This record gives sequence, structure tokens and C-alpha cells, in this order.
Amino acid sequence: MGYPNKRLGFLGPEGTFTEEALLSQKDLLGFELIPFITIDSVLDALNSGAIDLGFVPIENSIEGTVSATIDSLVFDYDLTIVREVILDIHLQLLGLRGATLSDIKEIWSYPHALGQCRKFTANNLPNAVTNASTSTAEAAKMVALKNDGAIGAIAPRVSGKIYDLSVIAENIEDHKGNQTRFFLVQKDGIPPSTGHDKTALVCFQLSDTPGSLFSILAEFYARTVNLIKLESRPSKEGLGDYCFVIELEGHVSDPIVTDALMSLKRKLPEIKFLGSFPNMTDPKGLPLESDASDPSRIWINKIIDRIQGSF
Ligand SMILES: O=C(O)C(=O)Cc1ccccc1
Repeated sequence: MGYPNKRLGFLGPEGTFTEEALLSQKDLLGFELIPFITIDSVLDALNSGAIDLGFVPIENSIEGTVSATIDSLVFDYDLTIVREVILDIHLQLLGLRGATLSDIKEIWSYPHALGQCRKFTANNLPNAVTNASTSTAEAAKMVALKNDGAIGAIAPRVSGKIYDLSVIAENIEDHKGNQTRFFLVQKDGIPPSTGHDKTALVCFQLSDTPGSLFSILAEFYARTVNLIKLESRPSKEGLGDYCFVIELEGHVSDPIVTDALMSLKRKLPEIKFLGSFPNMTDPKGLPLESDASDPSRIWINKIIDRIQGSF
């Protein structure tokens, strides 16, 4: 089933990890999927209404947060995160057919991917020059276009197939268990609570006084709201001035989360809500898949139906 006239933009071109993560989401395949050349251009198109949904990388387990994504969400646009998707990442050194490791003098890739293979590059290609491209697949596409055996791309295996490159060295990431998290973003609308959700927000400090971070965290501690991620980002106002990006367990409509956010708002006028979405990083917490005919679903629905407003 398609979604007539509904457009979903993602970091392309064809063959990126972002596309692979997107294609794992079967319910999104009915959208018109449109590759964009940069993360900024995806989010800009979403903000202007040219597309209905955006899909972008947010964080890698080796290299950390993708600044282009978090900074756009925090500073540039009012967009809402509606889903997270996790993908295992294996990086390949790709080159022209027949090229070998000793031929490679230049390596291109997205900076996060270059960073995930820093040790491999230092040990195996110490004299190669590394260059940033707008995505891994863009690097593979460029190697094919330049048709130069001295240039390699660090990219997904599938991009080698698409752009007709061969694998010179495989699975060259420096750490096992390499994973990247992606966000599905839309302009407005929050998915309903599943019972296993995360909420993301940004707190802008009123002033740099002792205990200002503590007083934010105290609101969550007091209500036993579990924090999943806490990151300070430069506020762009000057060195030493930061904002705090927080991800916590729970949905904005869960009473303890609602209560914690209201108390925070009384303390800090500048809080930006970034979204509530199903938690996919805690395997114990994944929502149980079920449809209306699942006996356990029928049983629990009968109980839920008995909930009364008031006496
Ligand atoms: O999606 C891609 O291919 C990208 O270039 C971004 C990226 C880079 C490295 C790991 C995950 C996503």
C-alpha cells in the first residue's frame, strides 16, 4: 500500500547506510523515497514542507553524535523525532576493480565513517590522505566516476555493488559491535505512547551557576525517571556556554514525565521538546508486536476497557 503524494527524504545517494536503515522499515516503503545529498538539505526540505518525513543519522557507537543532525534539531528548525532505528555497521574499503591496498593514496568517506576506521587507516595506509564526503555512498560514487585506482572509499558493501567497485579490505571498523542510530523526523505530531518510549529535549541554561545541571537532573531523580543520554552541546553563544540535550525513558504523556517536564519548565524558561518515540535501544523494553487477533492483546484490551474516568 502506498501513501499517495507523501514524500520521505533521506541522506543519499543510493547505497548509504541511511538508506539501508530506512529500507528496514517496511511501513515506510509506500512513501516516495527521495535521496538528498546532505543531512541539512533533508531537514531543510522537511522544514519548508517540500517533503513530509526526513530520515537522517544521529549517532554512532564509535564516533558519537552527528553534529549536523543534532544542531539542526536544536537550533535551526522546530521538527519532531517520531522514530529511532538502529543499524549494525560494517565498513568496507572499496576501490576500482583490480586495485589493491598498496595502490590507495587517497581515502574518501563521511567523516564519521573515516573516524570509525582511524586505527585501520593508520596501520595499513599511513601515508594515505583522508577526505570528507557528504555520505559514504557519495564517496563510492565519486571513486567510480573518477576512475582512478589510487582512490578508495570507506562505504557500505552494497554501495560497491551499485557503483561497480570491489572490496579491497573488509569490515575495517576499529571496534566490534559498531552501530548507528537514525531518526525519522516530521514537522509535527507525536506518536502515541507504546509503554516503552523515549523523550528527547534540550535545556538551555539560564546562567552558569554552581548546581545548574544538578537542578535539572534532580527533577528526573526525584521521580525515578531514567536518563538514557545526556550531552552538553555548545550553545553557539561563546566558549564555555552550553545547552544540555537529554533523552529519558518514558513518553511525554506518561504522568511522571509530564510532571517532571512541567517542574523543569517552571525553573528554566528555555526548554525545547524534540520528541517522544518508541525505545529501540533497550532490547528488554521493545514493544511486543501484536495485532488485534492476538489473544494476549484481546485479554489486555478487555482489562484496559474497564478503566474509568472518575467515580
Ligand atoms: O548513511 C551513510 O552512509 C552516511 O554517510 C552517514 C553514516 C556514516 C557512517 C555510519 C552511519 C551513517
